[in-house]
Amino acid sequence: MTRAHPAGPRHADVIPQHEDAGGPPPEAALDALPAAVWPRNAAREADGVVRLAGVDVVTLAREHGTPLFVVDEADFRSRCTEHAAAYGDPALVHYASKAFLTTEIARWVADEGLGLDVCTEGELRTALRADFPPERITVHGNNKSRHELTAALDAGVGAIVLDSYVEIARLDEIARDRDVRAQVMVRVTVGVEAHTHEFIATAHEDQKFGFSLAAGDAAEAVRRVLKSPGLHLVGLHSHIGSQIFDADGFELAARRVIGLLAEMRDEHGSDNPAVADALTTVDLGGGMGIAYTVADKPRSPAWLAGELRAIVERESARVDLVPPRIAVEPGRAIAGPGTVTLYEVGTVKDVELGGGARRRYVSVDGGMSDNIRTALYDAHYDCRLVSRHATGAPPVRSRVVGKHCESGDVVVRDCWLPADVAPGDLVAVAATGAYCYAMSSAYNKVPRPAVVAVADGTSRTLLRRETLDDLARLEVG
Ligand SMILES: Cc1ncc(COP(=O)(O)O)c(C=O)c1O
Ligand SMILES: N[C@@H](CCCC[NH3+])C(=O)O
Repeated sequence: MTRAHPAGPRHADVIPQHEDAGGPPPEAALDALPAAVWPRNAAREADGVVRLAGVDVVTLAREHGTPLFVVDEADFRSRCTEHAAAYGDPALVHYASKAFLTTEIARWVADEGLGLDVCTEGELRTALRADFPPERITVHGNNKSRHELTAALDAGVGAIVLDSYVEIARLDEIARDRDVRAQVMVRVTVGVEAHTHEFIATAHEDQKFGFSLAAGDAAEAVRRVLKSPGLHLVGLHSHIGSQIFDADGFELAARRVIGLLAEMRDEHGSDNPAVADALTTVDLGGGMGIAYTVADKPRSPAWLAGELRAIVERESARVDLVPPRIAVEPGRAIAGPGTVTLYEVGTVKDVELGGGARRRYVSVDGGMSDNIRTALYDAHYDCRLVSRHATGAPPVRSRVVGKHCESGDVVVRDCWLPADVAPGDLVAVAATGAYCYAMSSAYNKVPRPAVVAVADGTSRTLLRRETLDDLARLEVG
């Protein structure tokens, strides 16, 4: 996490360098909250206690308990408006609700005028419970059931993104039965190797999503859609993966999708009304990276939008097309940076590694049940002591671990914490708004944390803490 300050102090407990290690930071740096990583309204006050949108973490922990997800509402909303401004129209930005969704979050997204991407009935129902305008909802998924497709049609969603030949036939039949025409997009696998973890790359050939462009499946899917009376094609879709920093992958995807649009026009005729609507919009999906640590250098939404516009215009000119509008589906880039997870330290243990080396394990009251990303993707995070100043104790490289019966239950593999971190201290892990609560579990029957929103000096609960009774309620007999 915090990159090294080579001249920093040393301490007997500081383990020797390993893997991506740098030396310890200066003691003063332990108190810092790097702006690129922490919520926009996070600040450490003179008393050493961190405030999130004006609410101090000690009060948050007392009132709501720990572990606790704390969402900076203004941060979340500001990222919605930045994306909307970058793409010129909020309706072209569909928040990917899989990153994190509650009814209240859906209301924020609706207020900001954005669209919403859902990929299950559960996400759809949450959006509808928030009265999210259905025409601004796009439905994804590689295995949508008849029930889910029917629910989406009945809700009047804006578009359903088709992912297989089976689904084309399935949706056509359902739509014709109901005497409606479903607005659809075709998800194109553009064959791009996104520079990200292999589990979250989605546009290379050998994976489950979409229709392959190279194999001709995408063009065939378009043919089948155009022949289906229950379907109306409104665009092509590509999503190359997640946590991506450079524009290269998006550019290649845009180029290939525009190429397919031109082929569609040539094969089916641009004056063909069945094709015309599909030529107006390309959806380039989500995947915009965020800073989990100061080593990550994400670009702004405005920068990426500018790059994408330039490439879409250039490629469209090359094939003599009117440049389509660009829609995007950021999840992490909207929800991720504004949330922290607050934990209470339970135990501190130094482990001999041999050769004089030791590793400090700081155990907190959550773990892989509220953040599986470290175990799953080897994700890195920034963790800080937040309930007090680091009072001159030297930095110790620490591993923050959870309370689960699993040695891979690591929340933060390496971070610098003051040597005197002790049971009862509060630590917080930044940038946990996306894919942490959303992928949480009740492993070891550890109830899921509460989620609170903070704004203007007050907090309110978005999701209450799960209880042991909640966990028991599925038991039969
Ligand atoms: C189709 C689709 N759109 C959007 C997203 C959101 O991705 P991210 O949260 O990386 O922006 C995903 C997830 O990777 C996705 O599968
Ligand atoms: N869950 C992944 C991202 C996958 C996004 C869904 N297509 C993560 O935490 O990074």
